[in-house]
Order: sequence, then C-alpha cells, then structure tokens
Amino acid sequence: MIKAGIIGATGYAGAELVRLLLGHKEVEIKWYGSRSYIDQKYASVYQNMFQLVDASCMDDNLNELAKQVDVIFTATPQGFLASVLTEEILKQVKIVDLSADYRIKDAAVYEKWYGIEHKSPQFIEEAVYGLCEINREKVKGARLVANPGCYTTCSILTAYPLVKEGLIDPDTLIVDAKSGTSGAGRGAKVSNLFCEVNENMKAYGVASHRHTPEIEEQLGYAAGREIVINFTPHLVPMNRGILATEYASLKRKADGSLPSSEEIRAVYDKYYAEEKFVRVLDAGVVPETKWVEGSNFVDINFKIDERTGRIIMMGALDNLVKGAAGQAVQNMNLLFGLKESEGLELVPMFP
Ligand SMILES: NC(=O)C1=CN([C@@H]2O[C@H](COP(=O)(O)OP(=O)(O)OC[C@H]3O[C@@H](n4cnc5c(N)ncnc54)[C@H](OP(=O)(O)O)[C@@H]3O)[C@@H](O)[C@H]2O)C=CC1
Ligand SMILES: CC(=O)N[C@@H](CCC(=O)OP(=O)(O)O)C(=O)O
Repeated sequence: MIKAGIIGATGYAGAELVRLLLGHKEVEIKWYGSRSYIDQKYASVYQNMFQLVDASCMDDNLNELAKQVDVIFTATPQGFLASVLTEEILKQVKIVDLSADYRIKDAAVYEKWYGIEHKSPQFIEEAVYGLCEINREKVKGARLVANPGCYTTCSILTAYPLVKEGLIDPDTLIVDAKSGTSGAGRGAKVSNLFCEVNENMKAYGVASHRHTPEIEEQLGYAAGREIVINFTPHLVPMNRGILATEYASLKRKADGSLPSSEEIRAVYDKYYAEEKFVRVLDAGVVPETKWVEGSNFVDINFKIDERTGRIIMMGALDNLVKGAAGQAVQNMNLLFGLKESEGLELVPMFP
C-alpha cells in the first residue's frame, strides 16, 4: 500500500482528496494535515466522513510527515510549500502540490502575479507541470509535481490541440471562464457569502487574474513561442464546476477557406481519442458542468463561426476533481506506476 499524507486536508481540495483516496485500493491515508483543527476528529470537520475516517487532524509539519509516508499532497494556499520545501524532504518522499508554487517556470513572473516572494525557486526547474494528458511521461519520473488548477486545466486542454497544430492564431485567444464557489475554498470571505453569490454572477480579476500567465506559458509551449491572451474568470452560484468558452481566429488555408468542422474534429481526436478523461462530444452537443460533476472528465466541443472566421471552443470540468484532487490522484498513479485511472473511474452524478 502507498502511504499518503495530505497537508490542507481540511480545505475543499483536501477534502476531495480524502474522498477519492478512500476509494483508491492502493492507498492508505496516514496524515490529515490542518492548521485550525489539530487534534479534532477529521469526521467532525467533515461529517460526510462519519464512521469512514476515525483519525484526528494532525499539524502541517512536512519534515515529520516526509519520514512517514511515500507521497505528500499539499492542498494549501499559495506560498506554503515553497516556504517549507527542502532537498531533504524531496529525497524521502514524492510531492504533488495543488497550489501554484511550482507551476510557473519564471520565479519573477510568479512573484509579480501572486504578489509574494518565492521562497524556494531552486526547485522550480525540476518540478513537472502535472497536466497528465500532455506531460504524462515527464510526470512518471518526477519527485515534485505541480498540479494544475481548475481554470487552467480546463482552459489549456480545451485549446491545446488547435494551438499545437497551428490551426488558430493563439494571440487572438480569449478565455471566458466561469467557476462554482467551491473554487474559492472554504475560508470565510464576505464575497463568498450566500447573499453575495446566490442569484448573482460577476467577473473578477479582469485583465489581472493570476492564471493568465500560467495559461500563456503552457499554450506558449504548444505554440512554440510566447503568446498573450485574455482570460476573464466569473463567479457563478453553483457549488462545483468550471465552464470555459474560448474564442480564437482560425488560420485560413492558402485558398482563403477556413478548416472544416471535420478537419478540426480530426485534430481533437488525434490528441484525445485515446484519453480516458477527455471526452470530445458529438457534433452539436455543448459541454455542461452537470454532465461532469463528481467525475474526472473534461468535456470538450467546438463550433466554427463562418461569419467571423473564429472558432468557439468549450470545455467543462469539476473544479474539485479534474481541476484539483482527481488530477492529483492521476498524477500520483503515474508517479507510482499504477493504472492511471485507479480510483478515478467515477461516474458523473446527476441531477
Ligand atoms: N478549490 C478548488 O477548486 C481548487 C483549489 N486549488 C488549490 O488548492 C489549494 C487549496 O485550495 P482550497 O482547498 O480551495 O482552499 P481552502 O481554503 O478550502 O483550504 C486550505 C487548506 O490549507 C490549510 N491552510 C490554510 N492556511 C494555511 C497555512 N498558512 N499553512 C498551512 N496550511 C494552511 C487550511 O487549514 P485549516 O482548514 O485548518 O484552516 C485548509 O486545510 C490552493 O492552493 C488552491 O489554489 C486548485 C484547484 C482547484
Ligand atoms: C472561484 C475562485 O475564486 N477560484 C479561484 C481559483 C481556485 C484555483 O483553482 O486556484 P488554482 O488553480 O490557482 O490552484 C480563484 O479565482 O482564485
């Protein structure tokens, strides 16, 4: 059995990790890390774990935890892992970090967009960006996996094949994304109160959201050059779910015509037909957050707008599963040579 520890087990992403790992037949959870609930029964923090988890919450001492487990998941705020990570820890244990500390390769870019100093930039280079469908082979040999987040996983996977194959002009890309409120975490904030969120919708982080450089970096690798995009997130009154609607100009062929829907579909199939967790939907069917809820699927589709010469790409996922804990388990499976879908064969729930 693989022994796992979770730092930040009392947050939303950590709690989803607990749910998924309890259903994983190769893993036992040894450490439920927390800050505010140390020594309290985990099941008293999350009553859905009543009679399923007997353990009490532990602290967030990574040095001690590294001696006891094979893998550590850090589901903690930005800056936490970077402030405690050492070579000694990485020699003992593999780490899957759900925060953004090691996602961006340029520490100066991280510091600018996150507004915090990066406390251990020496590990950035070796960290592997854990978008399994794209970096699968690199993840297998890693010590430190930077698990991509919800908006970025959805935004990148939705546009990736068309950027990679040069079918769209990536500098024209506009990502308009919506998130359920669990994306903001469990911490008390006025902006997340019921009366603020319910029956409401709003954009936030306009032209300044910290996921912008991450999407630009990853799609830039696919394009083979630096790109600049627009990314606008919105908060919507749902518990879970990300929907990304992405617009870009299609590149015209030598004769001035646009690629056909069949040609675009063939490109998506080239990248995703064999991918268990990416479902390219049938023509005319739009992705909906409801159809992926509780699962590790990303649903994707597209429509060409002949009038404007643009393509509209759409992606939907569950922010806590493929956008966080599910992807983290997928990465762990790769790290330990397990079946990639172990513990993740979750049927979406409905209604
Ligand atoms: N929510 C989501 O949909 C997604 C979240 N993520 C990322 O996962 C991470 C966790 O997010 P989320 O679960 O939403 O956040 P929450 O606010 O719900 O949980 C944060 C967790 O970290 C602990 N914690 C808080 N402050 C500290 C600290 N200074 N040092 C150590 N531990 C601390 C909390 O402990 P306690 O409960 O004891 O206060 C809690 O367990 C973030 O980096 C986020 O960006 C990534 C993808 C999606
Ligand atoms: C609704 C909401 O507030 N969402 C969060 C994204 C949470 C998340 O997934 O953060 P990472 O991808 O960086 O880990 C936000 O916009 O900051």
